[in-house]
Order: sequence, then C-alpha cells, then structure tokens
Amino acid sequence: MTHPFAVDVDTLSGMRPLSTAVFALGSNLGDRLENLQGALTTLRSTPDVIVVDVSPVYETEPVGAPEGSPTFLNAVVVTETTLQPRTLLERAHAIEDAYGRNRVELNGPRTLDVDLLIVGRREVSDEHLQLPHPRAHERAFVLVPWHDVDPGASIPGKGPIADLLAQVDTSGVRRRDDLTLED
Ligand SMILES: Nc1ncnc2c1ncn2[C@@H]1O[C@H](COP(=O)(O)OP(=O)(O)OP(=O)(O)O)[C@@H](O)[C@H]1O
Ligand SMILES: Nc1nc2c(c(=O)[nH]1)N=C(CO)CN2
Repeated sequence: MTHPFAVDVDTLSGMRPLSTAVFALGSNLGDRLENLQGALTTLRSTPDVIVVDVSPVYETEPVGAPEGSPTFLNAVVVTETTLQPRTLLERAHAIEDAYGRNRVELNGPRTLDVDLLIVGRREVSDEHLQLPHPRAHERAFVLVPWHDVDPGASIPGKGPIADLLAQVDTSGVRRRDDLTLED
C-alpha cells in the first residue's frame, strides 16, 4: 500500500526552490558580439533556467591577460533557476565548448568565457567550482554591467555590489550602446 504521505520524485523536483544565478559573459576573440549573443540564446533555451535580466554590453580592457591581448566584450545575465550550482557550471562549460572555447591557455584570448558569479547565497568551494566566483568582487568588467541590471545585488561574504563597485577602477570599462544583446 502506498504511504498516505508518499511524495514521488517528480513532485519533489517540482518543489525545488528557485535561486538567482548570475552569469558573466566575456569574449575577446572572433565575432565577440555573436559569441555573447550565442551564449545568451543558449541560456534562454536551457530548461529550468529563466533569464530575467541582460546587461548592456561593455568594451573592456583585458585584466591579467598577456600584453597586447585584444579588448573584451563583457555582459552579465541574471537568471532564476531550480538547477544546482554544479549543473549550472556544466551548462556554462557546454556553452563555452559550443562556441569553440579553447581552455588551454590561462588568461589567453577566448571566444567565450561563461563564469558563474553567484547562485543565491550558496557557498561552494571544491576543485571544480567556487561560489561566489572568487574574483567577481574585484572585477570592474563584472561589477559595472551587473550593477546596471541589479543595483541592489550582493556577493555573499563580500557585500553589496554598489559598495564593491565604488572600490574598483572602472576606467577600462566603456559602455557600447551601439551593441546590444537581443531577446
Ligand atoms: N564560479 C565559477 N565559474 C566558472 N568557473 C569556475 C567557477 N569556480 C571554479 N571554476 C573553475 O575554473 C576553471 C577555469 O575557468 P576558466 O578557464 O573560465 O578561467 P578563466 O576564465 O581563465 O579565469 P577566471 O576564472 O579568473 O575567470 C573552470 O574549469 C571551472 O571548473
Ligand atoms: N576585461 C576583461 N578581462 C578579463 C576577462 C574578461 O572577461 N574581461 N576575463 C578573464 C578571465 O576570465 C581575464 N581578464
């Protein structure tokens, strides 16, 4: 006999809580806008991920990259999702791979970089995933576009992004109103 309080797996998965997951997109190789657009389109079509905000596109000076590296286009995408952090990282890697990302050269030019900045207030630290992203709080190319779409956001353990933004040098970050990511 079925227990009167039995709950099947589908019902349980339907009850998973929504978290805000924020992604940073970056490209400094190939058709940079097309690469960011491809990442956004793929995120939009990812089951259990709802895109709620997309930042303007910024042209940014490379940080920590080899001398003479091309400038990046960067943007931030805010989502609501029931997926777990590790699953989100897998989705991010799959999107990078689909856009020809070569992950051999550290900080080298890349067609597409998809970083997971936060997943709600989750903190994760293992060899594959760190949450919040360990460098998000110090990166103007992340904080400026993120602040545009969610000025009240915070990075767990680091504080409100508005405060973090006030502490970074934003001179290498220039909004490109002529370039927009489409729905
Ligand atoms: N929050 C995170 N988002 C994305 N990747 C992460 C995160 N935490 C850990 N990683 C790991 O970092 C590894 C290297 O990532 P990646 O190649 O994108 O680094 P990078 O873009 O060169 O530098 P950075 O991590 O500073 O942006 C990935 O394989 C991934 O497993
Ligand atoms: N301006 C800029 N600099 C970077 C970027 C990036 O997306 N934009 N990504 C890096 C590694 O992920 C290293 N340096």
